[in-house]
Amino acid sequence: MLSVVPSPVVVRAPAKINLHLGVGDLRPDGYHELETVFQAVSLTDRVRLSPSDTRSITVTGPGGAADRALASVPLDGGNLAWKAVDAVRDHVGESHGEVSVDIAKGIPVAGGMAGGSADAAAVLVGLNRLWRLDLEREELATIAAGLGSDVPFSVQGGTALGTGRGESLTRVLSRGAFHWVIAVAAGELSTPEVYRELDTLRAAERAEPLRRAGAPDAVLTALAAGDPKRLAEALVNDLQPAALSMRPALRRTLRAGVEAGALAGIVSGSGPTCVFLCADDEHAVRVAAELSGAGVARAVRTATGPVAGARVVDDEKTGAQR
Ligand SMILES: C[C@@](CO)(OP(=O)(O)O)[C@H](O)COP(=O)(O)OP(=O)(O)OC[C@H]1O[C@@H](n2ccc(N)nc2=O)[C@H](O)[C@@H]1O
Ligand SMILES: Nc1ncnc2c1ncn2[C@@H]1O[C@H](COP(=O)(O)OP(=O)(O)O)[C@@H](O)[C@H]1O
Repeated sequence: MLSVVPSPVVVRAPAKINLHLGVGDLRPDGYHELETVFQAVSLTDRVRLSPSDTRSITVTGPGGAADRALASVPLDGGNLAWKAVDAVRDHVGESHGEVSVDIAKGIPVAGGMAGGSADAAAVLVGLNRLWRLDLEREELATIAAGLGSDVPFSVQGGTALGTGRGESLTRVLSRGAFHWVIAVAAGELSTPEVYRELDTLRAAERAEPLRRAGAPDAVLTALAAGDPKRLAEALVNDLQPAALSMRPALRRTLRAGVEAGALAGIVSGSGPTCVFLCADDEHAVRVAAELSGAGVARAVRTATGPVAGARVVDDEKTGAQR
């Protein structure tokens, strides 16, 4: 029998939108207790893992070298994909050699859509295939939670309720497809800074009370019914006032999306990406065109959700040699 030379594995991993993001109090471990409903959407990163003598990471994206956010992504141990390789190796307790990780970004960097988490999830799923580890879903979820609060959802995809710091997931019934317009902002917002800003705003709350999201029942009902109008009314993000406080220009983006005819607009997670729910595909294309013309975003895209989590899409095209 001839030996098998492992060929590269390619994984696609999705961005997420928080349809409901209820933020509780700051916990002693520095995280906030969350009640959130995640939806994975069809904006994806593509991660290629190739066996190699040394570890390397490359990151490319539609904006090319001129994209400052892309240029800010670390290419060493600071990259979540690099940490994910280490985490898998620690978990299995043996070296399977090194890998080159080539990331093609479709998800805005530091945009509140879990792009780094998507890449980490892609590495977990991809190494499971490349190194023939046969790790169970639960094992992948445990490794994922150690890498970041959003990583388990990036592995799982679909629609899910996230509790704890966001890592504890329960699948949610969702009917049909929802259509989104995504306004990618220039610049980034740091997730820990946005959480800190929310704590600051809440500490001064007596002056101007902040609404709290409460239970996600309205979002869950709208999802089960597959009803975009009801979902639009139910969208809520406790981090939005903090993101708007740090980036007041996002108010204009949100207004422009609604003026362009979207059912509703919301800041995605910690921002600064803003997302707009539309009635159907055609409506989303119209809203996207109008929003592009309004000049309030660096780029405007359309996406649908829910979609699958991180999945191997191609490990055969390059031809495994037998
Ligand atoms: C806000 C959310 C909403 O889904 O996503 P993004 O908008 O960043 O994509 C998440 O809570 C981000 O999750 P993730 O980006 O994985 O965060 P982590 O690496 O686990 O944590 C980064 C930092 O964010 C803060 N953090 C994160 C999660 C949480 N439940 N409470 C927090 O206070 C903490 O300061 C923590 O040190
Ligand atoms: N693979 C990666 N892709 C994107 N950002 C990464 C990655 N690894 C580390 N980072 C860093 O993580 C930070 C958050 O990025 P990202 O996950 O895209 O945003 P968010 O947490 O808002 O969803 C960025 O400042 C970025 O430099």
